[in-house]
Amino acid sequence: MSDKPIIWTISGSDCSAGAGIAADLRTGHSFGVEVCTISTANTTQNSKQFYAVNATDIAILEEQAQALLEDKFPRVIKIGLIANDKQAKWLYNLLKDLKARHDILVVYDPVGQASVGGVMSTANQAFSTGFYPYIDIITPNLSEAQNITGETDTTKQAKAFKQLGISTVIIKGGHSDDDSCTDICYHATDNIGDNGEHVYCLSSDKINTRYSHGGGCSFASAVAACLAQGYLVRDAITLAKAFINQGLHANLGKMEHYGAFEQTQFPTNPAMFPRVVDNIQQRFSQLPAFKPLNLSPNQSLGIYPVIGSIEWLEKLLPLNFNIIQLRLKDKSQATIEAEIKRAVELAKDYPNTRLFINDYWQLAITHGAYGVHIGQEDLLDTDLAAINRAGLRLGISTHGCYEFLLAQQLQPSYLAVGAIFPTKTKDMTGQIQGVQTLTHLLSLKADIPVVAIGGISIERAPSVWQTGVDSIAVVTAITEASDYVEASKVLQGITGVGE
Ligand SMILES: Cc1ncc(COP(=O)(O)OP(=O)(O)O)c(N)n1
Ligand SMILES: Cc1nc(C(=O)O)sc1CCOP(=O)(O)O
Repeated sequence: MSDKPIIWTISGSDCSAGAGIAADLRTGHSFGVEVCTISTANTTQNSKQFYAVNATDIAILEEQAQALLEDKFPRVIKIGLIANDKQAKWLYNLLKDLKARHDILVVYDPVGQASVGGVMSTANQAFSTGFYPYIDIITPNLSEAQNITGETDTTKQAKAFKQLGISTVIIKGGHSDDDSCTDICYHATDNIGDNGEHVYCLSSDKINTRYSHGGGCSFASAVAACLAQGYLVRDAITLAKAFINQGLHANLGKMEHYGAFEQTQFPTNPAMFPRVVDNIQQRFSQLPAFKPLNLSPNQSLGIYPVIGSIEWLEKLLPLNFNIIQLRLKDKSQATIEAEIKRAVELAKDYPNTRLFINDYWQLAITHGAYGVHIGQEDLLDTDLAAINRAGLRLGISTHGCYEFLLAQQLQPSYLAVGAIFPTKTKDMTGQIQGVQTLTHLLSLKADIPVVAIGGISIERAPSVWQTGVDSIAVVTAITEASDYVEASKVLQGITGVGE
């Protein structure tokens, strides 16, 4: 049996194979998941016209579901066409039962009308909403959101969906007349990975092509596949958007014919990824780039010790590191200020070691540190303009492609990616990237050094360094080593920097 994650698609079959189950299968395979199908209808359509929906009997839907439950249990269910009220009721019962007993995510792409015209579902909207409380993510376009909620304003539409119990609402802007295509994302709760309310837009230039039949189904199944692969919701949505851009771009300029959306491979081309617009990006979008790390050509940062006291700083400064971070936790304000001041003084004797201060950006400015390191959750409370004006370098933590793209737009001096492995230094539950995602993020990087952090031991460091990352940040690999000097030398030997 395959060890790939399984998703189900409960959707209609399109005989022209552009949309519905055919699109879901191709998309799922592009993202490395197994896709099982429960076919709600045999639809008759082509690129010019929609002819007929032949809805599947409830008994057959139930047979398919029971067969799959026996040995193809899903991590995520993607729902598309629900052809009538009977099917909506059957779906309500299925989801109610499954969600009561299992941790399954449900993504729903409402399908009411065919793009070529023609009603696909006779399900009464008020009745269909019965199964909405079991949906985690809904992906309507603007007009679908309007038809379902009766609201024209996207914030009100999102609120209406949230009131029905859906935690994440993505209103797709692909059908708008603008030059850009902006999807608005509302994360309403923290039950699927993100913390609290988070509203953001993913925006891309419009791609000129009519090969988009099945694009909506493909977006939702890409989100489902990414969730099944363990990505956070915001990363799943970002990857799905890049996948759609990539597929549209494959048929750029083809305007004569309404063609099938082309499912290509897992997206790695940075040009296909959207711009992230949220309140952090809006607040700081006008800032000039932060100063670079003044490395000479071909010089790498190498090992980056992150340490929690002046004592550790005194021990490590003589060991020839290009960069060190003072990360003070659980200390009084007076101690913190005294230690930052002292750290900056000590570092003056080691001009090749760049001293970064974690979190305390005002004190870093006041005492003239080389740079500051800021976590994503602290970005909104940090005056990045003040850091920029003061000429301090800036490092930003990122966890996944959404945060990576967002932070990269701020043009910091370096980006950190974590946690690469589970770590006992900090709770990073749900945010473990692995070497594969690190490699993927490196393919999206602009000309900004990338630091890997989290659970990197001497044994794991070679596989991380082989990704081509510019630096490896470590806490316990040095501070808990039986011989920190020896551990530092071994780590430096792995990177070939500072030996
Ligand atoms: C190089 C590097 N990367 C990530 C972090 C984590 O910073 P942050 O998100 O601010 O979390 P805390 O360090 O405050 O726990 C870091 N310090 N250094
Ligand atoms: C401080 C920190 N930040 C992380 C992030 O992913 O942002 S992981 C991490 C802990 C790093 O410690 P160790 O090397 O002992 O695993």
